[in-house]
Amino acid sequence: MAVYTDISETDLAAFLRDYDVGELLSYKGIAEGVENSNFLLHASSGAYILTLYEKRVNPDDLPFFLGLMQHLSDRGISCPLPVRRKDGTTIGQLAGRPAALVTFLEGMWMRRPTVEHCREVGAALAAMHLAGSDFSLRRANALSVSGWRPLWERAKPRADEVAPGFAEETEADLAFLEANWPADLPVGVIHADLFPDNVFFLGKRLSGLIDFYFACTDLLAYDVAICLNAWCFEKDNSFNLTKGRALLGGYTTVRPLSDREAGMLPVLARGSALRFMLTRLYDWLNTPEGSLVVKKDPLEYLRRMRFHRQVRSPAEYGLEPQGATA
Ligand SMILES: Nc1ncnc2c1ncn2[C@@H]1O[C@H](COP(=O)(O)OP(=O)(O)O)[C@@H](O)[C@H]1O
Ligand SMILES: N[C@@H](CCOP(=O)(O)O)C(=O)O
Repeated sequence: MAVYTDISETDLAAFLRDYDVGELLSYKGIAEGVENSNFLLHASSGAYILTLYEKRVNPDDLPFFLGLMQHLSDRGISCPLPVRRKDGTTIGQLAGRPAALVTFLEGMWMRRPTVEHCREVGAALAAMHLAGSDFSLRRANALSVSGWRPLWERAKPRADEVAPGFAEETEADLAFLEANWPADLPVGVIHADLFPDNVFFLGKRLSGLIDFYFACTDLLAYDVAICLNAWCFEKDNSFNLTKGRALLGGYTTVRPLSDREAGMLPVLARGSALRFMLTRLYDWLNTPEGSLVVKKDPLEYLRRMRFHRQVRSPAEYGLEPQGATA
């Protein structure tokens, strides 16, 4: 689920009076998602998504997230567009939470992405990176290498409850990543959570990207590594080289990777697997029994980490020679 905060029709109608969206026709909570409360809302002017930002979102970050969606949309990236209030701002208050209205994006996410979907998402990620290059706001990535150890220290004492040897294995990966994380790769705006549930398709064609609430300023190639993890592994945890080739092919057609970025892919992919393993592990151990959130399995990402540990070259992810420069 993701409706943590309930709203009354009266409060919603009052909230909407600050917008030029017409009359409220209907609204209902959306079960998907894990971070914020989302509602699908129909007004006489069209369909919208209303988001109430919950406690993991820092209100100070909202101008970055909403400004980024506006910026990307202005540059032709299909993503939700924040709706301006009558006073020109995009952030309001509803039920005691910061809240925003964004445009509704048509399409649905792919439960079983194909090779073609992987190619499309690679190209869309690269287009987003290029479109973000002149975005003026910055946001540090709290979930990059320096943020992993504090998260790990909180989960480590109970990690072996999930699988024997989990703590020792993760400790070794974390130490390796802290010692080998690159600092010299191209930086820009990254989505940082471009999983299949955040990419919509209409038929075979990608119709848009959503959920920019982990977006930040970080290594562009790290975003590619996140997508390799999220899109190119099968249910049995095997890496699908054909999907990897398609995703990387789609990406590099739009934005070639430098030799250095390509060479660091195994480290970046291992780090990205650790990052999602850590947040999943933390949630696994701390989400109260009986809550309506679908917990995600940290072991899936432990298995990906094991895979990346033995990768020696970007060709093992399907990267074709690109004639790249350093
Ligand atoms: N702009 C949008 N257009 C259409 N559906 C959306 C839009 N934004 C969110 N949704 C729907 O809401 C769900 C949860 O949104 P998401 O941003 O992923 O939430 P969370 O940040 O809580 O994970 C999505 O899976 C999708 O069904
Ligand atoms: N993609 C993350 C969890 C964040 O979920 P989202 O619904 O906000 O995309 C994971 O799979 O661990």
